[in-house]
Amino acid sequence: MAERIIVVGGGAIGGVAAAQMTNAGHDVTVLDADHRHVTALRDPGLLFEEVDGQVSRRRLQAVSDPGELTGHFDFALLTVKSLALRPAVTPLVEAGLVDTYVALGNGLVHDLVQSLVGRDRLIVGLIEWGATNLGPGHLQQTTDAPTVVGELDGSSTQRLARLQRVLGSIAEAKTTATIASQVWTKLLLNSTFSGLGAAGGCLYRDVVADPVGREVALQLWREGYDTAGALGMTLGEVFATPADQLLTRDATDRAAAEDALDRLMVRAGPTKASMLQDLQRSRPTEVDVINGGVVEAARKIGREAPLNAELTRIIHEIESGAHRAGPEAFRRLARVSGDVGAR
Ligand SMILES: NC(=O)C1=CN([C@@H]2O[C@H](COP(=O)(O)OP(=O)(O)OC[C@H]3O[C@@H](n4cnc5c(N)ncnc54)[C@H](OP(=O)(O)O)[C@@H]3O)[C@@H](O)[C@H]2O)C=CC1
Ligand SMILES: CC(C)(CO)C(=O)C(=O)O
Repeated sequence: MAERIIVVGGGAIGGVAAAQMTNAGHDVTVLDADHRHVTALRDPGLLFEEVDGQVSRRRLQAVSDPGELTGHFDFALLTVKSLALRPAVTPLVEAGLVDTYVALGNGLVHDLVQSLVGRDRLIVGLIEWGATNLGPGHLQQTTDAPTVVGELDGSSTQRLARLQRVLGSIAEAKTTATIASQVWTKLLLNSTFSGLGAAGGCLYRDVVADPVGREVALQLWREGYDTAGALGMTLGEVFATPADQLLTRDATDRAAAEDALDRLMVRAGPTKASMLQDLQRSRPTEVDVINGGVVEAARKIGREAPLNAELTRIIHEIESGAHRAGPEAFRRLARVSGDVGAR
């Protein structure tokens, strides 16, 4: 049976997801705050550039006001930026419109979403594929990679299986019994390379091409990895590279970590972090739930994450216009960790 789905935030990720699910025959409605985008999605339809270069137009059901929604939805896919979660989700919860909410955004947002929708109505997921928002009514899917979803308690439920079928029309859809660890694995990628890419104003590959950027990246990786470990997470693979292969504890594991970093960059190197895209559009970033998320999680268990804390400060300073993104950020981070600067 076709599922009824609402996509909350029809930008890069949500808009691409809505187009693919609509193509597969699901009953999909986009809810998006951008009126011009919504109008274009309805008519003439989304201009959609696929990974293989195909370009198509697809009319979508779309509204900009939750008051326009009618009937009941099986799933709400939450694909707004973290700062928009509360205003986007609250009216849907108040109107009792949705059975299950699926939090798909980056960063540590799950406690917030759970507090808004209730634990029983929440499934957590993460998007490994990428997409770019090219302006009202125009989206591009940039990479093809899986979507991963899981119940918070790791159970294998009927609704999870139904959701997997729905998401399978967008990209390969996997289910997992360890979604919290998977979220932390992706957070390690985002906190290290999206954080440094945003602060440095460059692609992932440019971060590691800078000797100080490379050094700081490995140190941030270790800080995030150790925080996750202290929280009981078992980290998996990032772009097919096991997270522990990038760990440097002393000189003996340095060469292996350098190799792993280079392998990771073969796939992830061309990435322009969505936090950098936000800075370039003069928008607030999600740094408080990405690097700030690592700091907060560490603090709750009595640990510190000084590099993530400094990176959070740097990105907020760039947001406020105090200075521009650039490689000086790497040197500032290196000063936080004296042994980095000394090398
Ligand atoms: N882009 C990517 O490659 C990836 C992104 N992600 C994550 O996915 C999430 C979404 O990112 P992305 O798709 O890039 O973001 P976009 O900015 O492209 O899309 C978000 C959309 O949500 C809209 N919006 C804002 N507030 C509300 C609201 N209250 N109600 C409904 N819609 C609203 C925005 O409108 P407006 O522009 O007017 O604010 C925008 O159209 C983020 O957490 C991101 O980190 C994860 C993996 C990859
Ligand atoms: C790495 C990427 C592009 C998706 O996997 C992402 O999560 C981001 O830029 O925010």
